[in-house]
Amino acid sequence: MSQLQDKFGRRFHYLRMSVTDVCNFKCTYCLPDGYRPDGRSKFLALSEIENLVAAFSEVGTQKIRITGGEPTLRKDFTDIIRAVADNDKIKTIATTTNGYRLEKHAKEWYDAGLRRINVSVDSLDPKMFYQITGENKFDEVMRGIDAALEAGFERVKINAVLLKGFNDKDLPRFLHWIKHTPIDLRFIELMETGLGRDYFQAHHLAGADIKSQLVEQGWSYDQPAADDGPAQNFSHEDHKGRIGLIMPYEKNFCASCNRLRVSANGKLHLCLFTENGVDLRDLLQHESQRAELVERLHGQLAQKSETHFLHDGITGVTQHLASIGG
Ligand SMILES: Nc1nc2c(ncn2[C@@H]2O[C@H](COP(=O)(O)OP(=O)(O)OP(=O)(O)O)[C@@H](O)[C@H]2O)c(=O)[nH]1
Ligand SMILES: C[S@@+](CC[C@H](N)C(=O)[O-])C[C@H]1O[C@@H](n2cnc3c(N)ncnc32)[C@H](O)[C@@H]1O
Ligand code: SF4
Ligand code: SF4
Repeated sequence: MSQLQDKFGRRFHYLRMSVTDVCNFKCTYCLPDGYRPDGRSKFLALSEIENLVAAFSEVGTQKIRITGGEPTLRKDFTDIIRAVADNDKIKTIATTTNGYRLEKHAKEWYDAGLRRINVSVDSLDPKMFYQITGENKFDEVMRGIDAALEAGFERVKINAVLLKGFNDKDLPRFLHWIKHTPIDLRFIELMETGLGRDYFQAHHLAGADIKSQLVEQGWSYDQPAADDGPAQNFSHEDHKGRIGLIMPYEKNFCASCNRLRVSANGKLHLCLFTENGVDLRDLLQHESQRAELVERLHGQLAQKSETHFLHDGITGVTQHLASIGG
């Protein structure tokens, strides 16, 4: 079967697969009151994940990012990595994590086949880290990042959501860190979710401000590789690390969209901000359903919109990004 493509000519070879909604952190921009179980959710089982990965690999998916909630809270997280790694059409296996289990498990996950890891660190000031995440785990997370660098991951990226009134004074500290540390540090603009307009308006900070500061300080823009995500990347000869800016409110942000999402309960989301997920779970029960599943994926792609509607305040079904994996 051919590669998944939409009517705007975009190809989708990257799947963000959420494996749980549960999280142990309480990031103010995501789950300020912590995770609230709804009593109904049953997250995809390993066999369903295997069937999902097999179908996506038949329609051109080469990269899978395991996400959540906090994906590493799944007791079978290492088995999930192994199941994805067993499919040899998948060239890159990545995860995005809050990093709290990284120190103990980095090597085990690497050995299971994980090759790229993105860790969320919203501030390098332990007190501010606590204020933003609701967890006093800064030192643990930083030790986890060291363990990931030692374990030999191809890429270690750090995500920090830009938050006016919280981490907006942290740029010099972050720059100092990546002078000698070979990581990709990405600043993500806060996106409005079901948390509401007030929080967004109080804390949204445009990445463009950081971009001009970087350019003034001699950072240069790196041309993106064909399969790069939406971050604009910058490098500097005096720094081992790079900086990426994810600015979803910028014009043309969605032109390079190359990713699809499946939620932890098996719903396909054509965009981070779609109104509805499309259930795939009925077709994840047996290998023999693969052709039908592939057909459903192709049928859905025809309906993907050109861009999100965040500028109009339309945030879709996504109450918070933990419910779909960011
Ligand atoms: N609006 C929008 N935001 C995105 C998209 N992809 C990533 N982001 C934002 O960037 C955050 C970090 O993404 P990561 O999970 O680190 O993955 P990534 O940016 O795809 O990383 P790479 O695969 O390393 O390029 C997500 O949680 C979102 O907040 C996208 O397609 N649309
Ligand atoms: C939803 S989390 C899931 C993975 C993991 N728990 C973590 O925090 O890395 C994925 C990413 O989404 C980002 N994120 C969550 N809510 C966001 C929002 N409203 N705007 C921008 N990024 C957000 C987080 O900072 C994190 O880097
Ligand atoms: S951003 Fe990640 S770590 Fe923070 S509350 Fe959301 S899911 Fe949890
Ligand atoms: S907002 Fe939607 S369309 Fe735009 S890049 Fe993200 S997932 Fe793709």
